[in-house]
Amino acid sequence: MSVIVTATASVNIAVIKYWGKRDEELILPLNDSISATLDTNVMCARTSVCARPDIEENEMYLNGIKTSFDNKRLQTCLNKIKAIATLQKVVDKEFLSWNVRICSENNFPTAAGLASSAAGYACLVTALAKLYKIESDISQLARLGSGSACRSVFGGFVRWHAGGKCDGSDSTASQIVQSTHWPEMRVLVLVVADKKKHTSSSIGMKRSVESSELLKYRVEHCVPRRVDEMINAIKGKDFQRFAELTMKDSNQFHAVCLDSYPPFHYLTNVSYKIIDVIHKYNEICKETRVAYTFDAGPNACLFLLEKDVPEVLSLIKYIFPSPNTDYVRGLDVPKAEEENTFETFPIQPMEENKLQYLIYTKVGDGPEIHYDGPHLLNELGQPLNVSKT
Ligand SMILES: Nc1ncnc2c1ncn2[C@@H]1O[C@H](COP(=O)(O)OP(=O)(O)OP(=O)(O)O)[C@@H](O)[C@H]1O
Ligand SMILES: C[C@@](O)(CCOP(=O)(O)OP(=O)(O)O)CC(=O)O
Repeated sequence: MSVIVTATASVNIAVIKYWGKRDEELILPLNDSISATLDTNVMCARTSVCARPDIEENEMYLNGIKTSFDNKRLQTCLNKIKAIATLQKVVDKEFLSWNVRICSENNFPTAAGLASSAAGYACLVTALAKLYKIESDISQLARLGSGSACRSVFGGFVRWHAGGKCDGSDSTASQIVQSTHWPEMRVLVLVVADKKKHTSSSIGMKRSVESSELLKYRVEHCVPRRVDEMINAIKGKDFQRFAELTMKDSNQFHAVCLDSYPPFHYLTNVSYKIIDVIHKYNEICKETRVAYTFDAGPNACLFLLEKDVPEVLSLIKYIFPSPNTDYVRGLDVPKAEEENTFETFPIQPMEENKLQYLIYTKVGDGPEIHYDGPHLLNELGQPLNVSKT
């Protein structure tokens, strides 16, 4: 019998973006960022870990497939946690000398601009910290796996403080408000493509740091002001302010990508259509009811209040028709009070299948340990659900 620790953690979506590192090794950002952690019941990584004397070398299984442990970020996280456990003397030396087996699954597309690395590393360090019984800032450990992962270790709205120290000890996340603070807030993830992106976030941000003047301006002049305003908007539940800042910050991040040299871009014609539709809809409503934001990929995340979900969903279905019966996934959609028609909406629909599917979700809580499973490793530490190919 071995101890199996299983955790779940969710993705987070930045409303003030992290883009650019001041230290590549320690993954230290140039600017503070703010995100919302999404509901673990809808999108999550689940990770089981164990350490045993009969494991010949460290093993990692991701989505049912054995993957190489020759991954610097994965090794850094494990080594750092073992080093802390050694210092804290909380587990015996023999246990620390054993290799680990890690088995993780995402219930949504991996490496497709949907923040799988954030959920994945937040989940991994939560499980490993529990296995090695360490008392430490989990957020700093998750940051070593992927910068944005440090925000997924808390629920609700979260701030990642860039910090200024060279060793990164003050580059850590903290919760702004709990998930229950703004219970009406909802998120629609519009999946345009769930394939691997062409320019990874790490490569893209390195190029921006080396070449974009706009990024320098953004870091010095825009982000500090926006962070303060965003915190006030969140605490005061001021949707208008929240939405405007969210859209402006997303647009500025994508402008930085174009300002980099050579330039790169993540938005497609479908992404731009989403932007146009949301602005037109807000204009017709005479108030800002929906905000979009895009990470390093073409998929959109829409923030909106629960009361507006039926109408906005009808609009999205009108503009992006789909024959798929599972087009809308996630939480149950509230019923519309009246049938919405958009025949007079000034933007024409696109042809079918431009959006693959939508995920309807909300702001949720941080990582959880699941003592009763379900685990992804059996009691002998063998992975379950592993594909033979
Ligand atoms: N559940 C997981 N456990 C451990 N590592 C994971 C997990 N899910 C993803 N990863 C790691 O993250 C990598 C994908 O990160 P990448 O930044 O390319 O995509 P993404 O996080 O989905 O998109 P983005 O960060 O742009 O939103 C995977 O190749 C893997 O190394
Ligand atoms: C556009 C972003 O999603 C960038 C995320 O970058 P990553 O955290 O994936 O990058 P690394 O630190 O190199 O792993 C914006 C954000 O989440 O703040």
